[in-house]
Amino acid sequence: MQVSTSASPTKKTRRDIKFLPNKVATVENATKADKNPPLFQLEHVLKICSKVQPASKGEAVVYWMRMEDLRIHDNRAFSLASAQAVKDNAPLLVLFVLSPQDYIAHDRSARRIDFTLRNLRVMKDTLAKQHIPLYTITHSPRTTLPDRVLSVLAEWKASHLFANIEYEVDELRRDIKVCELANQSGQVQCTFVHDKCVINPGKVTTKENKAYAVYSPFLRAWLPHITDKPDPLACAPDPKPNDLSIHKLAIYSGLFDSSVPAFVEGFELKLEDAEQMRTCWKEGEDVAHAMLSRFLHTRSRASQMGAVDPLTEGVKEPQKEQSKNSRVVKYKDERDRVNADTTSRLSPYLAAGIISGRACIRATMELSNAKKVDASRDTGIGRWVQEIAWRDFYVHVLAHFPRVSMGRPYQEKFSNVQWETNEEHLQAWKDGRTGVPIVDAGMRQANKMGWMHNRVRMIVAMYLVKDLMIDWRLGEKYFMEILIDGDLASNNGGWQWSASTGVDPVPYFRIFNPYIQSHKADPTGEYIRYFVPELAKVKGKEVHEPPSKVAEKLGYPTPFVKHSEARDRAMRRYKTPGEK
Ligand SMILES: Cc1cc2nc3c(=O)[nH]c(=O)nc-3n(C[C@H](O)[C@H](O)[C@H](O)COP(=O)(O)OP(=O)(O)OC[C@H]3O[C@@H](n4cnc5c(N)ncnc54)[C@H](O)[C@@H]3O)c2cc1C
Repeated sequence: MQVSTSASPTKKTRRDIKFLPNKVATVENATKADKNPPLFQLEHVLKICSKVQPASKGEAVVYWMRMEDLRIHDNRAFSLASAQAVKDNAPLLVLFVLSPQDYIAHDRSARRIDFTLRNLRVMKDTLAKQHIPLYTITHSPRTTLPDRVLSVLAEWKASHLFANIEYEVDELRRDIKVCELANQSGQVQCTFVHDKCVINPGKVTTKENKAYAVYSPFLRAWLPHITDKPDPLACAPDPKPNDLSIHKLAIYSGLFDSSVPAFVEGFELKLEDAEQMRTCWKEGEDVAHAMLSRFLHTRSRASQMGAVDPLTEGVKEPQKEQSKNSRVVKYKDERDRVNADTTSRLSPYLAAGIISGRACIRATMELSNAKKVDASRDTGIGRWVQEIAWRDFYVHVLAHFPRVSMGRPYQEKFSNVQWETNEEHLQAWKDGRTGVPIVDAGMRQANKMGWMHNRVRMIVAMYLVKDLMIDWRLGEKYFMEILIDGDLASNNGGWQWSASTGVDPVPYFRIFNPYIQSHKADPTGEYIRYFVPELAKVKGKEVHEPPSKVAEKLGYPTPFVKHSEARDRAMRRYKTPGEK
């Protein structure tokens, strides 16, 4: 077992790691970053890199795998690295760098780190059979990470470094530094490519060559790019095995003997939690594809709604039923129903790059035997493809408006909204003890499973920000700390949407009534009863808003705020930011 128990007295938590990054940039720094986004700086440096001819013919080619591209198949940088290795007749090596300070800076959950390590282990074994070593290093401080990478490359006598681009500001700046150091050395050529999105950031722009800040026009402009040349949906060729002789080369043979660490200090999972994560979210590309197949071919089930292995039942169903009633076919009408597991649950796999967005879209085309991508509002497949486009949208937003990953609202006019600082309310929200059943069910689902249904994410986020009037950044941070699919772009996008501060957000005066939302999302109340066992025996509609006497009897809290009053307070504070 690769996990620690909670009882270990020597175990460090993330708080023991003495590193306190400044998470909220000044307006000036954020504006500066928006004016010259680091992605475009990196692309500029990469053009220079492409002209660098390494001084000597190197002896190896390195693919630097990151937390967002944990797969072997259909992986652009890995594929290009392999082609280079074949061309140079040199071994292909895989490097993975564990960077605890970056995990702190991004509030990475121990669950996501554990998931990363589990996936690395699977890949290490698979790659070893192809004589490709996967080697992990752990590095701190993060400021010297570029130097460390370059020194590893020098040790391995590598002439080429390949990687897929990560779009967070810190990561882009790190990559710029890596490229600059490589260029200075004249020993290594860097090739970093786009892989995360279906359509690469920078491609989908207005006629004036500006980025979209509203989803619908973004989608309209995104769709035609699918037919671009080269084909954005094309599957990248698998890496080719290394020659057996690699095992005879002293500097490389030892890499096969290394192992992926059991945990990263400060990010250890408690035994029970680790087991729960391994039940809900098994590792490996095969699992991701099985999850996709489950979504495309099987119907939704209340029995799969909770913290269970989603693959235990339902994958092998008769073909006929699959096409008529499968989750994807019903997605248009049922995706917001939280009581029957109606969605794909692929987000942990997409966030970690265990499956690509383009593979998902290819699969929908195969399913409907279509030559064109369906992204319409009128079909289940089309609606689902639109969600994949939302994922692209938020990455594009991050790339074009880096301020959003610097702790700033996209709409700076809301930076001065007055927040409550109420530790008790925040903690109750985190624990799922606000007294609002749908909010508590959602938070408990996330605490237990590391995942929450999208509709409930919107409800709990809106409740924290508009009803409890607590700064959205605290919610954003907590989500990152507990979710297994924590992804800066989508998480920030979701939070800024709910807080009405982002690109294309819900207007500040459209405040969800959590009780009405609850009836719509969980019409039978099964979801609430499953995740809030105190209410398991409450019959009928009362489960959505139990009368205080019932709640008291069941040991369930009563709400801190009255929704109508909280709503008025939020409207006031958003209307005149700065005032109470
Ligand atoms: C406040 C808030 C925080 C969120 N935080 C995250 C996060 O950290 N990581 C994350 O992956 N998603 C996040 N989302 C988006 C969304 O809730 C999840 O992607 C979705 O619930 C995952 O479930 P699924 O895989 O079954 O989705 P499906 O409905 O099957 O959708 C398929 C895929 O499309 C993408 N997708 C779906 N909805 C969205 C969306 N609204 N925005 C961006 N991409 C989307 C996801 O990659 C998802 O796996 C957040 C949403 C909100 C409102």
